[in-house]
Amino acid sequence: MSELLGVAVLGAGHMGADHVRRIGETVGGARVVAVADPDAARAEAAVAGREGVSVHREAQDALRAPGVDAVLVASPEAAHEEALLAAIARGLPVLCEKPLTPDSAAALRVVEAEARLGRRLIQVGFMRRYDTEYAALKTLLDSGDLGRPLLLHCRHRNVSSPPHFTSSMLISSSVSHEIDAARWLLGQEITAVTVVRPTPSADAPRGLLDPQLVLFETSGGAVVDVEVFVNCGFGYEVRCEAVCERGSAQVGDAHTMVVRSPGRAHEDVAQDYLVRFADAYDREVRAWAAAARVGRVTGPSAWDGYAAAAVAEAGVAALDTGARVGVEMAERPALYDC
Ligand SMILES: NC(=O)c1ccc[n+]([C@@H]2O[C@H](COP(=O)([O-])OP(=O)(O)OC[C@H]3O[C@@H](n4cnc5c(N)ncnc54)[C@H](O)[C@@H]3O)[C@@H](O)[C@H]2O)c1
Ligand SMILES: O[C@H]1[C@H](O)[C@@H](O)[C@H](O)[C@@H](O)[C@H]1O
Repeated sequence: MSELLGVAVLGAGHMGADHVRRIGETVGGARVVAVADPDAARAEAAVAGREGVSVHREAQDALRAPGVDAVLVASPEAAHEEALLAAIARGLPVLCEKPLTPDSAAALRVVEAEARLGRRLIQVGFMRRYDTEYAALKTLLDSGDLGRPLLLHCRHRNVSSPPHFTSSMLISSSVSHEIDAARWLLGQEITAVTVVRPTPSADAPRGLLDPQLVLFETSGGAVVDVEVFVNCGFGYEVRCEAVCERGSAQVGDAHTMVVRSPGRAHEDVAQDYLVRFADAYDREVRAWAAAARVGRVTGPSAWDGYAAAAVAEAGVAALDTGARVGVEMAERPALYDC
């Protein structure tokens, strides 16, 4: 490895292009050396003005490019498994955007490949763990000062959903963040899921069940409710309130400047994740690159990605049937013991 970690970025869409910029401008110790996207114009646009980056249509070609020490997967979730297995075969550390894979069977194949290798290479892009507000909540809950967490009330609102979004993706893509955050904040597994479906918003694309209310039960007896509303029209809002035995704590407001003028008070509301979680993505990629340089993985693991996929799958079954669905998970390989 040269002085800088050479990163291949797979996928140069919203997230990939932003990560290329981030690695070039705000993450020390790393540089982008290759970008792959079947849409060559997107890849070229993402690397415009950056020296020494090779551009490829095929992800596999980018992985083989000179100077590649690590991989950042930002392609659509259906392409993740192939990229992850190829990276594992080459022994390359990976930061993979969430969700790890679209379904739990694929996620398990990735976990098993990593377990066979015998060392962890994969970090999943659950960036909430790097958000200062979420990190503070984790520290508070771990301290025990408020007693045992009883409930998490979560809200996850997007201004609008991408054209390819389906009703099940509200759970498998959007709520995957709350699944990981709840497991991490509580240190418990999610054991059952129920989904309540209000009459869809007239402003949601035809046929999309939006919003949804997703309820999780956990191994420690806590209950987590998630309002997910991906066509709310007014802002990108992500909140979490923990209600404990001796107090409560709420995060996620990420307040900007609050302006008071005669008769009113107002503040700007972030319109998308790239604004709301900008600092969290920076910290996430910086921490991943620093760990990758010394052969470590410190963030959410492939097992966390698998667990999120298993819970999401139960959630989609609950959405389809209206029933309470138990979460089934494979046995965790020893590689993922803390
Ligand atoms: N962490 C977050 O908050 C967050 C936010 C948005 C998206 N995401 C995740 O990031 C990933 C990408 O989402 P996006 O919004 O950037 O999508 P996007 O559609 O904007 O971009 C995806 C890009 O990947 C390219 N692509 C398709 N197949 C490919 C392949 N096999 N190899 C390489 N590139 C390929 C597409 O041409 C496109 O340019 C998804 O997994 C998504 O869930 C995460
Ligand atoms: O892929 C995106 C991303 O994960 C965002 O963080 C989330 O708010 C969206 O709902 C989802 O579609």
